[in-house]
Amino acid sequence: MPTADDAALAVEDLRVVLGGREVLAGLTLTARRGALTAVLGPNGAGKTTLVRCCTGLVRPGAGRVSVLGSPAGDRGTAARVGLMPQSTGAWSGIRAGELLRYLAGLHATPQDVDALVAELGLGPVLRTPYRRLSGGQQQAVNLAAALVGRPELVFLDEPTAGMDPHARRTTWRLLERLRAAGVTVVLTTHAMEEAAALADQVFILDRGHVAVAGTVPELTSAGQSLEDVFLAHTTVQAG
Ligand SMILES: Nc1ncnc2c1ncn2[C@@H]1O[C@H](COP(=O)(O)OP(=O)(O)OP(=O)(O)O)[C@@H](O)[C@H]1O
Repeated sequence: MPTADDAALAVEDLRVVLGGREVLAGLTLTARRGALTAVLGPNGAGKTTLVRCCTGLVRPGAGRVSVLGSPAGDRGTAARVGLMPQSTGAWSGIRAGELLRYLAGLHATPQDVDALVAELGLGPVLRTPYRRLSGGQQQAVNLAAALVGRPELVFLDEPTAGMDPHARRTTWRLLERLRAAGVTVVLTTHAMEEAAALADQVFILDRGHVAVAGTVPELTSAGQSLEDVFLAHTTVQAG
């Protein structure tokens, strides 16, 4: 496990109750600076709730979250942190290009929007209102929106869900570029091959806590696939 010094994210004994149910049940994990950390887990295991706690959108009942050395949601740190939510209906009528230029304008040293648009293949849909984009195109815009402010740490909640294999590979290359640039990436995914291909460290959640963690070679050292490890350590969540 990383030490406090090289952790961009440190989550300790996090507990969250929503709707009378314990959704996070003593979750502890760390994400090393400059590394790509994958958070896996069955539907309802608490991945999105974890991301929402880390970005200050959900206040935990107990536990501690340190993001770039500050408490989650700290306003002084917010501009250094990016978030790609699982879905957003918030943009609705705004055109993709307008949205990205608007978001870029909120940051002191944004990424070049044209370069980001070209990298993600968004050129042809820049004038399309967000709600008219396909699911995969919306994902790509959400990803660009999370990155345009040059975050040091970015949370990506199922970034490739709904993307076709071309778009997914494009996203993987982008994530590799981010890591090469020293950006800390925390991503949730249901795609085992994605975690296996990209992750420096994997945390598999079950019922609101970490069931097992390690590097992919560590987790699969007995010759099983990452999916086998996932199935062995997790349970079907009751609805
Ligand atoms: N506001 C809320 N009120 C009540 N229950 C909630 C609320 N938000 C989330 N939950 C519940 O918390 C649990 C964890 O949800 P969460 O979205 O964190 O899971 P997840 O691991 O991201 O799942 P998925 O893989 O399906 O996206 C689920 O059972 C969900 O129904």
